[in-house]
Amino acid sequence: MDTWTEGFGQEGGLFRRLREACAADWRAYTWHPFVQGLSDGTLPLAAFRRYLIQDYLFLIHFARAEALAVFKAESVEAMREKAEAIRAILAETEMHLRYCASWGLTEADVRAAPESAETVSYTRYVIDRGLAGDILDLEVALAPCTVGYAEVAQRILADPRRRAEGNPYQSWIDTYADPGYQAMAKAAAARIDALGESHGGHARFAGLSATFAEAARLEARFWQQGLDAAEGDMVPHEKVQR
Ligand SMILES: Cc1ncc(C[n+]2csc(CCO)c2C)c(N)n1
Repeated sequence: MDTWTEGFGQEGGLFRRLREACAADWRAYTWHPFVQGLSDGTLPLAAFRRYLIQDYLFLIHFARAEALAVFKAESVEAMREKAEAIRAILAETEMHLRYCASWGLTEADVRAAPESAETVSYTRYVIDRGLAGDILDLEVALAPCTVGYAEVAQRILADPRRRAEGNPYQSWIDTYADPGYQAMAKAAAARIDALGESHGGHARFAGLSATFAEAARLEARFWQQGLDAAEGDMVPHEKVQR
């Protein structure tokens, strides 16, 4: 087990079991070369632009998935938490629009961008898990997104190669390193643990684990689409896995 497991979920709880069952996929997602490029500031701007425009479109559909979780919630308290997640997602899009404005792109321009295959496959996969299953299936499909980005921010802050001064991606990093965001991710992992107990999570582990791992792989492909858009812009040493 690596140290990044410790911040989210309880030992022996469903969240940590899910994460540990797909440890290689999880690491490939949370320490993807794209993330390393954000950390040391070497990520080509073309990669970030491609990613961020698609991420705006991703968030709109992800808000629909959270709205499905409001519908599937089994208590008023859970509904409130999910409604808050929708509010947080819509707030997150404001960061995206600030970056886009700095590149001369309006909100209308971003909305008019066609969704990539990576964006469609990830968002519709999460929505489908929620439509086909219960609240636990849906929360397990949502969790790699929420918890993963909190871990990504922690990994960046601990990275010895991090460019702390003048990093063009600092406001992106700050968004996910924010204590409010970190607390939301902890709550998401705790929710998985609690639903695991109340909804037979350990007996359903094989299916839930397949969903969680698939979402983690779709996250890695989501970063990769940014790098693919910047092929040729990267100098060879930046392509080396470290
Ligand atoms: C591809 C992709 N994955 C995760 C996030 C992060 N994120 C998306 S919604 C949300 C709020 C809580 O559910 C958070 C943290 C992202 N922006 N893009």
